[in-house]
Amino acid sequence: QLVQSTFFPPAEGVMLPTGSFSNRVAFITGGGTGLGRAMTSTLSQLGAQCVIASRKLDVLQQTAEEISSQTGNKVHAVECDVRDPQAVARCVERMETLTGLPDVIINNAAGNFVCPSERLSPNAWRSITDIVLNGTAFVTLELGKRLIQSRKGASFLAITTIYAESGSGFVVPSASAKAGVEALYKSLAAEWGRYGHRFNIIQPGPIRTKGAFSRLDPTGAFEKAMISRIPTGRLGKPAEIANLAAFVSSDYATWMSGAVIRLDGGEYVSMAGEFNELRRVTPDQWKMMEAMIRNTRGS
Ligand SMILES: CCCCCCCCC/C=C\C=C\C(=O)SCCNC(=O)CCNC(=O)[C@H](O)C(C)(C)COP(=O)(O)OP(=O)(O)OC[C@H]1O[C@@H](n2cnc3c(N)ncnc32)[C@H](O)[C@@H]1OP(=O)(O)O
Ligand SMILES: NC(=O)C1=CN([C@@H]2O[C@H](COP(=O)(O)OP(=O)(O)OC[C@H]3O[C@@H](n4cnc5c(N)ncnc54)[C@H](OP(=O)(O)O)[C@@H]3O)[C@@H](O)[C@H]2O)C=CC1
Repeated sequence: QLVQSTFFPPAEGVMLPTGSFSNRVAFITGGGTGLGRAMTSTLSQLGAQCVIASRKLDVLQQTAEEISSQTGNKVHAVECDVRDPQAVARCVERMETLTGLPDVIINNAAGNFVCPSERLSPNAWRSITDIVLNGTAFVTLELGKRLIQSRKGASFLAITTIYAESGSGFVVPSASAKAGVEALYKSLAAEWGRYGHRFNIIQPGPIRTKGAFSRLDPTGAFEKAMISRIPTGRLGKPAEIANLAAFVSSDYATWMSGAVIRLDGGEYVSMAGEFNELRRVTPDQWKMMEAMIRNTRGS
């Protein structure tokens, strides 16, 4: 952590009023681990009945038991590989039996690893883009069609990343697929408002989770450099994303649709500005540079 992080301590308590999601059903892909788990925990504390889905049923079941024993609200675990549209349809059928169709859908499941693009096999490309782009599309279309048929409104949220906008070397399948997810959600925000559906996007900056850090910085060698470019001087916390996700999915945000919200401690703008490296210039060096600039005559 950098010294300025003391100005920006994370508030990790649940932000919305108790009961904000009473009588609501939330469906969270990848809800067994990391940020998905944090979002499930927050929504469950706020009164939602949650359904979490991913490939590893044992992980989901453990998370579901832990959260529901803390909150007293049901959390259902449903096995689902989002790359398989038939598995997604079966998962949604199971959810309809357990809870009925959801009011809140969070597309959070993802796959990623750092790799020079010249080392990527076709299957490596397919693996990431299938989870991130096709998986989000299969979940969104399956639920969207059923919600439209039932004339039920819903809030859809996709978790992308700050480099969905800029692109990034060494995570090219993820960057391409996340950019596709953003196009999907912005497009559906325009098309499906008439069915009562809102679509929003959160772009998190770096937040320590085992899933992300073990695949994106396996040796830990890049963490210090990464934190040094974050103006608020620290990583994000899962609870910070969870509070934002809860707000975006809540009745306090019914006028929000098609929004792309970056929550990254300022990392994106810090990397983007051409002159931002001048942060390193000392007051004495500024004195000298200013004198040089002022003494310049003509062009
Ligand atoms: C600069 C410092 C950075 C520090 C941290 C920064 C944090 C900021 C983060 C920003 C964005 C984060 C975005 C994220 O999405 S993080 C979430 C990450 N979580 C996960 O990835 C969880 C799920 N992942 C997985 O299950 C696997 O990793 C998976 C490979 C994506 C899928 O598993 P599976 O279906 O079992 O796939 P296979 O193992 O069969 O592999 C398919 C295919 O891919 C090739 N492959 C796998 N790993 C690598 C690798 N490391 N490098 C190159 N290729 C790889 C594998 O060989 C297969 O291809 P082939 O059949 O041709 O051999
Ligand atoms: N942590 C960070 O710094 C950042 C994370 N993000 C995004 O946040 C989200 C959560 O990431 P994070 O919590 O860090 O990482 P995790 O690895 O913990 O989360 C990824 C989840 O996706 C699930 N998943 C992977 N493949 C599939 C599949 N084929 N079908 C269903 N579920 C699948 C995994 O469960 P299982 O293995 O059981 O299938 C896992 O629970 C992702 O969208 C990621 O891109 C974005 C920017 C920064």
